[in-house]
Amino acid sequence: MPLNAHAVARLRSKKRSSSRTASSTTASPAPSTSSKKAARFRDAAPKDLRWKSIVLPAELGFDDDGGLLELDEVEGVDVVYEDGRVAFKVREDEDGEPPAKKSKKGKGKAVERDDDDEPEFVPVDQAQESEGDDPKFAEDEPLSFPDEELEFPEEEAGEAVEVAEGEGADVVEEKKKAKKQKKEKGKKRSRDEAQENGSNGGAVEEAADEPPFDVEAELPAWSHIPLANPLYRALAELKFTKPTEIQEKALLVGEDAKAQAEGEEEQEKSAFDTAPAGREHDVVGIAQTGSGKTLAYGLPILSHILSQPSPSSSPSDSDSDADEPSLPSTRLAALILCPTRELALQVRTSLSSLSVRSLPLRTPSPETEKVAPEDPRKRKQGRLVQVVALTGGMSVEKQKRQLERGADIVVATPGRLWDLIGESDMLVQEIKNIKFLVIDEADRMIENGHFAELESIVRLTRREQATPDDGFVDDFDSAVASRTNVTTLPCRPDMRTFVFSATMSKELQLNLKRKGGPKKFVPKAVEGEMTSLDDLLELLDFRDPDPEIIDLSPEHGLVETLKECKVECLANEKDMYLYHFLLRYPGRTIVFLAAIDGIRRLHPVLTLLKVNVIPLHSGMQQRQRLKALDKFKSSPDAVLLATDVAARGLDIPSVSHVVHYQLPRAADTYVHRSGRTARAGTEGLALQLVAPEEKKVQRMLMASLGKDIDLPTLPTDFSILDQLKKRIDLAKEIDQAQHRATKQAHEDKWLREAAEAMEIDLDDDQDSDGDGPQRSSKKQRGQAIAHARQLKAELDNLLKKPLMVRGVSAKYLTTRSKIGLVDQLVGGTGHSKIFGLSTSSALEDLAAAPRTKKQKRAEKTREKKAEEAEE
Ligand SMILES: Nc1ncnc2c1ncn2[C@@H]1O[C@H](COP(=O)(O)OP(=O)(O)OP(=O)(O)O)[C@@H](O)[C@H]1O
Repeated sequence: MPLNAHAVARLRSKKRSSSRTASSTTASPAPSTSSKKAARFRDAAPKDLRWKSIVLPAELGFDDDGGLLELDEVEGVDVVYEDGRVAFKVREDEDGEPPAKKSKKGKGKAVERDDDDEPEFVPVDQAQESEGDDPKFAEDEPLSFPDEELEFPEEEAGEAVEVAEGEGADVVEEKKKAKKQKKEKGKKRSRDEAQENGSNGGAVEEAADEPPFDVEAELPAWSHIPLANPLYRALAELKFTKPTEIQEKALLVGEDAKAQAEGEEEQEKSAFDTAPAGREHDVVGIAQTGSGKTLAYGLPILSHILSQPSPSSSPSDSDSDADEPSLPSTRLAALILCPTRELALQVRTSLSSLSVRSLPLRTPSPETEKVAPEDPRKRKQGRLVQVVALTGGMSVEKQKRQLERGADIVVATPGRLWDLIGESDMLVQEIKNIKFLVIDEADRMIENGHFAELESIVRLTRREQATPDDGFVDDFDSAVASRTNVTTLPCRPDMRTFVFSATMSKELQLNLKRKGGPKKFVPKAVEGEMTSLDDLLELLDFRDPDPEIIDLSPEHGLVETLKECKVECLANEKDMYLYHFLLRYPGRTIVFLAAIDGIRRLHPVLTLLKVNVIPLHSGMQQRQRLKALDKFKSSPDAVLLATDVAARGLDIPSVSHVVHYQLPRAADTYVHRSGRTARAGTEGLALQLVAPEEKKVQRMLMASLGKDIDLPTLPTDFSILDQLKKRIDLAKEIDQAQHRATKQAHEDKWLREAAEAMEIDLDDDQDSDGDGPQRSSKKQRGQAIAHARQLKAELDNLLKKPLMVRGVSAKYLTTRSKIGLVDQLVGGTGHSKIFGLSTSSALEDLAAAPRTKKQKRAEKTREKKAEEAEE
């Protein structure tokens, strides 16, 4: 009879308790004398155990609509039946402390959890993970998405380093090192050394002592855009010499009217003086992917914050108008909502970096020489804007701490933010008092009713709720009944709302424009979740009677610098054509697949073929996901195999190609996926692999983008396909053989443990005619492993041989003079992996590819339009 997972858990538990029972004949208490040498156990209440959530695999039918809501697991705990009750015994370390908490001893602080201790994302299939389908990254590898608060490394920084221990962010690491060095050297010595090296000898260098940045002289293209002066410095440092179109338009919203109203009056400006960026207009911004939308909303926010007094010297509302309703004194200026964790962390990093770079550089010293420009230690002391990311998959405790320390900007995914709101009245107060609300990737935020929390969060920012006379009864208070005192506080009347995306239907924009004027929230006949962007725009309480709609979306939704092409092939040939493309055109590439399964199948095969391939999907732990992105960013020829979790917003530099291994069903997904390349004015290529059964989808996709279906075909060198197929078939065979061998080993281990627990003898031979359970014989297992090894050696041999296009011979280099092999070899223009091909790029080959008459006509029309647009 097959044993299910519960049975195994019971059996394992039984096995452990039996071993303990055996040893409990000694004097010590039963659980503390296990066979493990120094292990001790202590009693723990169930609520104190370190439960971890498990993501329920969708394929098991545990969806949002029913079935199990949550499943938690706990590790390192023995469950024993003792004195008539169930007791939980937690294993302790030699010094009596639970192992996972050992490293977190703080100075008189409560012991706190680490990010790694709280993996909210558990791989869907642990067995597959262990078989190498998903990436393995060193645990202590730092992430390029530091989630620490920014601080200067003076007195107060010490505590921050304590708190951040073990988090692995670059900034934190550097801070720790600096702190250690400081202690070792001693204050006096370090000052002397610094003086010797020409630094300021430890004196605090203040940003305020610096003259204002001369924007007219150094950044003329930005000078007409009113920003807090320090921000120009940051923009200059980033070499953003001019604003992008969406930035210019969004930042100048209402400026004409303002200039008129202000008349001729001149304003005196100090280093931190600023004019508010734009009149208090709400903005709906639609602009192509990679066009700089993050700063289009980020700059006004940072500018506003930098023009306010520092939070420490912030006056209470004592001098506010007595007639005004009293608002709580809060610091949070902006709330930015994003659909994915990676995007939220990226926005946080981008705004933090700008904040740090707005401070002038310190006099160079040996201590700061190797420090990154985004490190506050490199800068003179001044106002640092604190940007906190609140996303799932990261430590809640740490996020709470960061909020307590004070955040100027919160960048959040709705789920985690809503969880935290439920625990903190203070956070509700802060959100009610924000000056900016941003909905990034707005159309995605409301898709599929996934973001019910968004609706609730947005409601917190609405002004006074309508009375029953308006026919609207707000039941929101009852949803958060525990803090009625907070929900009845007024919201800020001058809040600005920014709604941004690269894709937003014209219809919706028209609706918005038509409606104009202040809107009332009219509940639907049937109360339910938001189903469209229309609903979101209805729900948003624009303070501006005429929100500014900036629509810069290109005609077909895609960036002009993107070149699209296709390869038509059978579904089972896609691996071969993909491999051909990756070999032929090295360069940072993202391959989008429709499902995690596809990635799990393709990843080991491409790895065996020695392609530098990195998977990214929602079945991976959050930390793995971030590390995968880091790894991808740092290798110029890496291939990211991703689901649509990477389709939106991710800004990875120099992605040369996007491959749609399977076409998406929705046009906006196609636009966003393709938009991971050709960013910020650079060129890029998007390739569709189209199987016959996908032609209908392709037609619909292209039609909804208003495009010609007849995309040019990327040329393929058919003569090497056979050689590629041989390699792929072999890689697949190896993968299957390895899979079988590992599976067998897993099953044997499982069977052995189950049998031990049941005290049953196992037959070691399949041929045995005994009644007991059987496991594969050692000989069989050995054979399976040897077979896999032999295939692997065969493949390695094949991979060592160069691929040859037809007619090329390694012996007779000049046989096909047409190919120009000798010239390629002599001139170094030959392809490194395919003999007989040059190193031309995919874009060059596409440009040279033959066109049908229809394609030529279409291209001419496009070029003409582009010229007209330029004029
Ligand atoms: N003024 C500028 N000059 C040059 N580069 C810029 C400028 N503003 C932003 N960038 C860079 O352009 C890239 C794309 O910016 P961003 O990620 O904000 O685009 P986006 O419009 O939000 O794209 P998506 O729609 O894909 O999310 C980033 O690398 C950013 O640093």
